[in-house]
Amino acid sequence: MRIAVPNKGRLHEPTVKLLERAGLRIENGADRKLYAETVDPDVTVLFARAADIPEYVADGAAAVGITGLDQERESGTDLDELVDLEFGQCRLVLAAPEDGEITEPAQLAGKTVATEFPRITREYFDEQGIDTDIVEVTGATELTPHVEMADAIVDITSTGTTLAVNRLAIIDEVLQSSVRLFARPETADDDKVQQLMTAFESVLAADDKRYLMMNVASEDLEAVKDVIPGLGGPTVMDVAGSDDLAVHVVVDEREVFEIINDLKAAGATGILVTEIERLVE
Ligand SMILES: Nc1ncnc2c1ncn2[C@@H]1O[C@H](COP(=O)(O)OP(=O)(O)OP(=O)(O)O)[C@@H](O)[C@H]1O
Ligand SMILES: O=P(O)(O)OC[C@H]1O[C@H](OP(=O)(O)OP(=O)(O)O)[C@H](O)[C@@H]1O
Ligand SMILES: [Mg+2]
Repeated sequence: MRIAVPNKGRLHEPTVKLLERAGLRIENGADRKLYAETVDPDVTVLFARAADIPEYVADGAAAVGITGLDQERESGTDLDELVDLEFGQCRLVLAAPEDGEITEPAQLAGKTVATEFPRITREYFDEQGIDTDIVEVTGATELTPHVEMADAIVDITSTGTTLAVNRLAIIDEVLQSSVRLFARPETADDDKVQQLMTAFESVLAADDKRYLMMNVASEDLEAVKDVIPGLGGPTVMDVAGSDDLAVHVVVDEREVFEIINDLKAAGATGILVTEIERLVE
């Protein structure tokens, strides 16, 4: 199976890291290489531009692809979205100069909007029956309203810094995006694709969980169990050469702070908190 992965840009690193955590470490991957093997002999990686990945998948050059929802929508391919990989979160927004008169989409009838996403922008205005000229640019979109190239833009924002620096205000949200795993509808049910989905889901499930290990005297066990809201209850084991018990449990990351205090009060000692690589439920 071939997986299409962003070759550069902000999505490259987190995608490679995710593959690694999912058990698919890339081998023999050098800078500017287009193909790489993974530790699984059945899985190879094809490096492509984030914007081209939907097309690689639609064409069958890759069985699955990892890229932003914005790119899949813009490509016009109709791929199946298998897993939201929960990074690369951003919004495509319609924005216009802060101090200008444009404050709602309808005012853009007969005006010009610049964007790197002409298809999404066209659909957005068509749906609302607003007749707008769309100018395609390939970067620095935020500049165009200040050089009379456009009256507004449709562009990506996450922190909002770029819009603020360029004195642009959001008028409307066009799309919420994040990175997803995409496949052609015909291959979405293949065994290998399903295995990949399970692997990614197990990584995501582990992200907000922590593994707690502690020692507990047997007379304190019930009190300790009372404060543990864990996944499927704690695992309790004998500790060799001691009367203590070892208690292991998986808990939500946001509960860790409070639970540790409660566990100490209940008599737990030697409490260890570790991250979890993957969690297959
Ligand atoms: N500021 C941002 N915050 C979060 N995600 C973003 C942001 N900018 C872009 N993205 C996501 O990353 C994807 C790719 O953006 P990136 O800037 O890495 O690629 P690019 O600009 O197309 O790269 P290049 O032109 O170098 O090939 C976008 O389609 C979007 O899904
Ligand atoms: O809301 P913010 O956090 O400021 O992010 C928004 C900016 O991020 C992206 O650009 P990027 O940094 O990827 O540069 P690029 O134009 O070279 O792709 C996007 O095109 C915006 O310009
Ligand atoms: Mg970019």
